[in-house]
Amino acid sequence: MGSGMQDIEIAFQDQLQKNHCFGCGADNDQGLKIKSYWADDGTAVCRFTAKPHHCAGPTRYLNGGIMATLLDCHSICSAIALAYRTEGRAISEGESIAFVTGSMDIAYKQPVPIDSPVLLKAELESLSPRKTRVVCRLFSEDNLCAQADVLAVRVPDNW
Ligand SMILES: CCCCCCCC/C=C\CCCCCCCC(=O)SCCNC(=O)CCNC(=O)[C@H](O)C(C)(C)COP(=O)(O)OP(=O)(O)OC[C@H]1O[C@@H](n2cnc3c(N)ncnc32)[C@H](O)[C@@H]1OP(=O)(O)O
Repeated sequence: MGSGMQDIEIAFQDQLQKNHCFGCGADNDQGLKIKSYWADDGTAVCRFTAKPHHCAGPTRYLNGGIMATLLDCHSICSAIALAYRTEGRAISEGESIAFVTGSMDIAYKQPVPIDSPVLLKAELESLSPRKTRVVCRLFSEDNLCAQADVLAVRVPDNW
């Protein structure tokens, strides 16, 4: 990516309003504050660096619940971003679009070293106006460590 001003992208979460979610809310000061972006290949990506207190039993590994939150929140925010894009709108332009997690299956394949950044990569498939399937992979240093299959369900914005 170039370095000109026009190339600076704003994260999905920084375009969503009044989101207090622990994982993805820009409005939660104690949250993880993940940041998600479109990649050139049509997937959505998020990079996250854990804090020491996000550890599992052994302090060298990332906690599985934190991993689930990362997979969940990146997937749902990406489903919201896709819905705006499909409707030809910028995120938060016009009536607000909200999705929540209907279901999520996770395979934990390898432990995640806590002191390396992780990369999340989401592939999206719109199944119907209300349902989006997301396959989200979590990598640490190019190793696939976890994979989630998420059903994102559209809800009214007063959910
Ligand atoms: C967030 C919105 C608030 C607005 C805020 C403003 C802006 C903020 C911006 C951005 C927010 C980003 C926030 C990210 C959050 C991160 C992710 C979370 O942690 S979310 C919390 C955990 N999830 C729940 O607590 C869901 C609890 N469940 C429910 O509320 C309902 O069960 C819900 C909405 C999922 C579905 O209920 P129904 O009654 O509305 O709709 P039915 O007709 O049952 O389902 C619709 C379709 O989805 C399928 N479906 C629903 N649940 C399913 C499931 N578990 N498995 C498979 N299919 C399911 C159904 O079969 C149906 O499919 P067919 O249309 O018939 O083809």
